[in-house]
Amino acid sequence: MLKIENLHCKVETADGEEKPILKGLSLEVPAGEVHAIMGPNGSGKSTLSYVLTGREGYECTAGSIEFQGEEISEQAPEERAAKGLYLSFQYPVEIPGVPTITFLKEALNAQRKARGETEVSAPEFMKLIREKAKQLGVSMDMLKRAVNVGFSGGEKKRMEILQALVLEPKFLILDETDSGLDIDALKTVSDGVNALRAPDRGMLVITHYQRLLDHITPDRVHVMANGRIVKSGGPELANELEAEGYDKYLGEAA
Ligand SMILES: Nc1ncnc2c1ncn2[C@@H]1O[C@H](COP(=O)(O)OP(=O)(O)OP(=O)(O)O)[C@@H](O)[C@H]1O
Repeated sequence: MLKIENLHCKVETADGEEKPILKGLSLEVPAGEVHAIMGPNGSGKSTLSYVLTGREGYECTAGSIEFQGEEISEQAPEERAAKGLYLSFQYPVEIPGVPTITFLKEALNAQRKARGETEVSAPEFMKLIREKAKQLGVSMDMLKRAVNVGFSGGEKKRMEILQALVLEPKFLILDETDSGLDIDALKTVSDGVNALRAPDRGMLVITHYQRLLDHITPDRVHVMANGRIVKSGGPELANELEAEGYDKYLGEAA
């Protein structure tokens, strides 16, 4: 479903220099599978998620990103989103003045429109949002508040998962979804993610913490170091990393 081959990408720094970050990264996530990426600070995990969604400021100089059999590395972010690629941010943005419920409806309709589908009606949307919000324990009062404004870290993350439940993307990239979550919220978010598991959907979970992977059991775990995947294994690899750290993989990455 997602196939990345020998990807080399650089970022333009604030002082106008070009800094290579991804250095020959290869990774394949088949439909129906959940893969986790772990790795030390600064190894390029967030950069990978930005590059996948086509964020401005990142340039790939070699390699390919195939999504559902199509090369997407030259496509605009909104084109990738319309094709079903969804990124949950490490630091979600605030949108003052826009109620969350309005934002979710507009986001859903924008994607439907881009796919040539009819817009969802107000009653249909209310039915959908009630069902999904209930599933995640989000109150309707919360949905009337401006997007992420004054939300706690855990509430922001919950909203990101709610957005995914509403948009039903084909592929989800979750960047450090456990940051700022207390144990109950972690479980709720993991339940939401598990509810999104489907035979025709893939997921990439970027995380520092093994505890998130206790709730979302990944099919594969990859270690990223110095802009590349240096080790891949089954879910047991996450436990090994938790116990032993990344040291033994850093030499291989240099
Ligand atoms: N715009 C930028 N300008 C300069 N350096 C950058 C820029 N973006 C990323 N980097 C550098 O690229 C490296 C990879 O960053 P990235 O955020 O992808 O790592 P990460 O693995 O997600 O780290 P963490 O685990 O700390 O979140 C870091 O050294 C970072 O400082």
